[in-house]
Amino acid sequence: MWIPTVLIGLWALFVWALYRDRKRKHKIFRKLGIPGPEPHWWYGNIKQLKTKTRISHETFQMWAKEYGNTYGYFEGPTPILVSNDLDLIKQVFIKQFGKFHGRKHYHVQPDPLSDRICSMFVAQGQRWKRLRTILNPNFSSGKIKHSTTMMNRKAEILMNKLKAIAETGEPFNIQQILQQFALDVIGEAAFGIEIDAQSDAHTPLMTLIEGAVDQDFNQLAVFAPIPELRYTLYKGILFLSKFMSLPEIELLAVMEKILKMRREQPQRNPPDLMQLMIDAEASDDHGPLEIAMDDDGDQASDLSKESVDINLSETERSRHAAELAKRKLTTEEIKVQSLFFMYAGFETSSSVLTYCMYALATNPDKQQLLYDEINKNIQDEGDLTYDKINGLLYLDMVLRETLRMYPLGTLATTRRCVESCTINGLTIPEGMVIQPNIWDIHYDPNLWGPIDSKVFEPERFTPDCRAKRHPLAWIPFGVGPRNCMGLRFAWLEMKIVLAKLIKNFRVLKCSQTIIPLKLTESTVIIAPKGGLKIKLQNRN
Ligand code: HEM
Repeated sequence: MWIPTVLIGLWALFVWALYRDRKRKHKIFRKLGIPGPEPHWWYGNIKQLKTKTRISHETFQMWAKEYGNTYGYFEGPTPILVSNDLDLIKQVFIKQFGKFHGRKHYHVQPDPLSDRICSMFVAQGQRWKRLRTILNPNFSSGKIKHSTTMMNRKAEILMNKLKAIAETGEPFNIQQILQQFALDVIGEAAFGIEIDAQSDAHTPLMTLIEGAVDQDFNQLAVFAPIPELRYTLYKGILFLSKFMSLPEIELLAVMEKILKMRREQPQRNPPDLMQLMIDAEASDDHGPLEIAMDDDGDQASDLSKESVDINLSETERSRHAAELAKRKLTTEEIKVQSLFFMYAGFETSSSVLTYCMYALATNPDKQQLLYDEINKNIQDEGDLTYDKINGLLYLDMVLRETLRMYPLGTLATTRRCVESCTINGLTIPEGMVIQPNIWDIHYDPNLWGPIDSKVFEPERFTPDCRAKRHPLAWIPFGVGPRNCMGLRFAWLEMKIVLAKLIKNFRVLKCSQTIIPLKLTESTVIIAPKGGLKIKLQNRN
């Protein structure tokens, strides 16, 4: 009899201690004088973040209306500071990056400091810097320029496919077709393989990656209240994956096969990402990093080389001393980075192009302006060289405006404080996450007026207008040394497709086009819900 009594007593004591701990942690924003929604002792505010009628960027906007430009909420016990304040964002993401080099932790994930299986996206500190230093060279303008021919070739296949569809006159889901194209492009650019999803939509790799991105990771939010277990839970899932089939694990096995094949045929040696990873040797881990930026140098203006170096504490430095010695990437590391690139290449550019199709179909006057520019400058499509593409100003403006209105990767743009500090009088303790309210910033009438910021207006991005605006007013690729590494690659890919598509077709809305677009949120991407149904009309 006494054993159950003792057990119940211990359990009650444990729950009480946990309750006290969570309540204490939830006091942090009040102590700092920062407003925000009242947290539940166990879940924090995670249940309010996504509801049947709202996804998180809408909640962030709703809370901004209620609590102002900077407010705090909790995911379980974890404090998240959401802010529209561009100066605060600049301090966190750029000036004091050394104290904010981690991202927000996911509810279940590998240890960003020590787990061998850890992508650059999740990694932190020297581990992240080492990976980024090794992989950065593959995303320089020089390297990306070499992909122009391959992207043109794949885009030509896409155009032929679209011509056949346009001839039927039927509405179709363009997102799916763009995803197949994007997978073919990343397959060749990153791994030197012909996936050919454009010819066979059911090719095994396409099926696997679709399965992987369709998974509902939102259910993992039930673990938000117990962040102490996130690494253990991750290890548990990895262990269980040995007994069941998970698309990520199967994809990792595919990556391993490709890697093995490449190591067995060193003479092939194509100049792609995988080769870079195989040959990789980080030359100087202490050196400052080059920040990925578009060719106009956006985001660069305000940065000095010194400001992007990581200033790790002594304890962290010694913890990472071993990391520095490892200059070569391990097989595990190559597999995991490859998987991340496959995801990034598949989902992001295809979703942005889908948004762009929606914007152009619903704004035919802007589509006409774009067509006029392309038609004037590009006589035949073999003419789409890297320099020609980059000379198309309106094309650039259309894509920028699309990404202003649909900044799909904003949930990835977070930083985790790794060393307490004070910014503009605000004390930020270690462990607090900073989440810029990017969707709200991108629609702020003070930054984007006088024309209504809900209107698709590429003219907001004339060189004159851009020069007058705050450099951080437009941040769909994130900010600072940890911004999107693939942005130049994605930019070129999207421009080539858009130029060819508009040169050949009129993009039309139809009765099946859902206006306004409905959006859905995966772990990191906000995408059009159910894709986008439109019609195409051959211009010839
Ligand atoms: C239009 C397409 C894309 C958009 C809008 C986009 C957006 C983003 C955003 C918002 C982040 C977080 C940045 C931050 O935290 O400051 C990110 C990170 C990243 N992206 Fe992209 N991305 C795109 C395409 C790609 C592609 C095609 C690749 C690679 C093939 C790629 C590779 C990466 C990597 C490696 C990171 C992590 C960087 C790090 O942690 O150091 N992205 N991306």
